[in-house]
Amino acid sequence: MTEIIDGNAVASEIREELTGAIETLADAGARPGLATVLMGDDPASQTYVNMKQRDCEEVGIESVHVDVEGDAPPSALYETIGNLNEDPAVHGYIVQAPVPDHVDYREVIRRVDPAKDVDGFHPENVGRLVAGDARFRPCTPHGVQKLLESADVDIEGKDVTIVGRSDIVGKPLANLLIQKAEDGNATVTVCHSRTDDLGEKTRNADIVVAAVGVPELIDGSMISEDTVVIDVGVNRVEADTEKGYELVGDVDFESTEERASAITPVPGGVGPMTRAMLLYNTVKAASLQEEIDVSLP
Ligand SMILES: Nc1nc(=O)c2c([nH]1)NC[C@@H]1CN(c3ccc(C(=O)N[C@@H](CCC(=O)O)C(=O)O)cc3)C=[N+]21
Repeated sequence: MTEIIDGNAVASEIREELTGAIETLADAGARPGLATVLMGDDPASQTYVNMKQRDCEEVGIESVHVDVEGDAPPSALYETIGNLNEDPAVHGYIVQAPVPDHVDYREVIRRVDPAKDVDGFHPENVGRLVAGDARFRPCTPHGVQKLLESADVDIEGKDVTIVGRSDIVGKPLANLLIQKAEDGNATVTVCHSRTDDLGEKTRNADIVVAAVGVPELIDGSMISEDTVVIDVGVNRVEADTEKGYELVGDVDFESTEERASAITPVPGGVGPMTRAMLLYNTVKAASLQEEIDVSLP
């Protein structure tokens, strides 16, 4: 029987485990605060912001949202960033990607105080992660690690094929999984659009992580029996539904499910974990800034 890994359930457990740490901080007068910044009106980002607001309410994190007009100059966004860096009630914040074309996202990230960079995208935090001394693990890679752990998948010595080399998922996840650590010690292959024989790399893996943002790129013919498949893709494809779209992963679930030993669904797999690990990083940021020790899940 193929195990369907329930990301909603694992995320909910993590949120529950975080509430203790949040109360400890709040009792000391330091309730954790998370801000989100959205420049423009990317609809996927808008949904994500709304869901995060609800997550924060559930666990007792103070949440703030700042909208910046899509046609404003970059300086308008920089001003918001400067204000958040100075605001002691905001322990962490994220600037939603993508930003409009006339804004350079790299420059945006460089301006975020690394101590408040709960996405883990600032060069200082990227460097620390690669050096094996992560402060904030990027939320999606961290969520993938927690999902593997929850399904009792020991990755030590295993062949993991990651499909996708993004700065947000593929690259940091590869770095985490090869680290000399209890949740590392894997042998990792990173594939991308120029990989010669993708199917060969995925068929040779014990664990496949699909993170390319191409709907249903990976199908059952590319997966060997008893492989663990983690689907990071959350693609909106046009469909005859109330919303006009449906969510589809990077994995063709039907053909893959038959062969995999365990698989994450979309929705309800990695997506909720990304949000849970953002809360985790916010609590960690508050704990570091307020110099109050808490235990984290
Ligand atoms: N600076 C920045 N950091 C991000 O982490 C970031 C970003 N920008 N821009 C947008 C993407 C997208 N993203 C998602 C996170 C969770 C779900 C999620 O929870 N999805 C649910 C359902 C979603 C639904 O129902 O629409 C699921 O998969 O079950 C989706 C998408 C984070 N992103």
